[in-house]
Amino acid sequence: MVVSLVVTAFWAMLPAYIPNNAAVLAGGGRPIDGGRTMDGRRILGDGKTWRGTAAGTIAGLAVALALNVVQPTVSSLLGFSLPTFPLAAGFGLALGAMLGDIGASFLKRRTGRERGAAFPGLDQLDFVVGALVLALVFAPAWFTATFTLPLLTVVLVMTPVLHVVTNVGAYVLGLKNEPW
Ligand SMILES: CC(C)=CCC/C(C)=C/CC/C(C)=C/CC/C(C)=C/COC[C@@H](COP(=O)(O)O)OC/C=C(\C)CC/C=C(\C)CC/C=C(\C)CCC=C(C)C
Ligand SMILES: Nc1ccn([C@@H]2O[C@H](COP(=O)(O)OP(=O)(O)OP(=O)(O)O)[C@@H](O)[C@H]2O)c(=O)n1
Ligand SMILES: [Mg+2]
Repeated sequence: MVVSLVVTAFWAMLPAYIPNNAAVLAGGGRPIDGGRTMDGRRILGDGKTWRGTAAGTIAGLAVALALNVVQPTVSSLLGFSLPTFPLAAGFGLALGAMLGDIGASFLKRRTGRERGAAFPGLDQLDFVVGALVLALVFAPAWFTATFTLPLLTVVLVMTPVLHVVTNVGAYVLGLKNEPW
């Protein structure tokens, strides 16, 4: 029961987990805020780029579509049914993850944090909140059928742990400048 809940939570959130990874790997170039400032500080900063956002959204959506293809096989191997992703749900999770991260940068700049500064708690959950909200807006019936209260609880507990482990791994491998 617990194992199937954890596996289902990871599976259902993969289209939201991959976008930030892809943005780190493929990002750079023109910043979304075009260098503009607000209250003397950058609106978002150089860490939020058009290329990273587009790459992240496309990667998350591609993962959702790929999971749909392997879902029957993986479900039968595991012995329980994993969710599939309608296009609107996959797109909502992927774009929402990117928008959540962008929203966090907006808040970081408004609270005087420079690019790359840590904001514990926000850093770990910004993309989750963005992904879940946009999936709810884009695919409400799918969202309520998939994200039961126990599943949402597992997602909210598990994701910060995965985020810390993934970021430390990316830092050690030289893919990120900070381990958060
Ligand atoms: C398909 C693409 C583009 C990349 C896949 C690379 C890969 C195997 C990544 C791990 C995937 C994964 C499902 C992680 C889940 C956890 C999670 C919550 C991810 C959120 O992403 C954080 C991201 C940036 O965050 P930020 O914008 O908020 O700062 O982290 C950076 C990640 C990368 C640069 C990707 C490459 C990272 C690695 C190769 C690190 C190695 C990872 C580990 C040793 C731990 C993975 C652990 C588990 C349990 C999956
Ligand atoms: N929408 C995005 C998100 C991330 N990135 C790339 O991924 C890196 C790491 O992402 P993140 O940690 O989210 O950004 P930071 O540089 O730490 O900036 P901030 O303080 O605003 O989070 C960024 O520097 C940038 O190169 C990007 O290009 N576009
Ligand atoms: Mg950062």
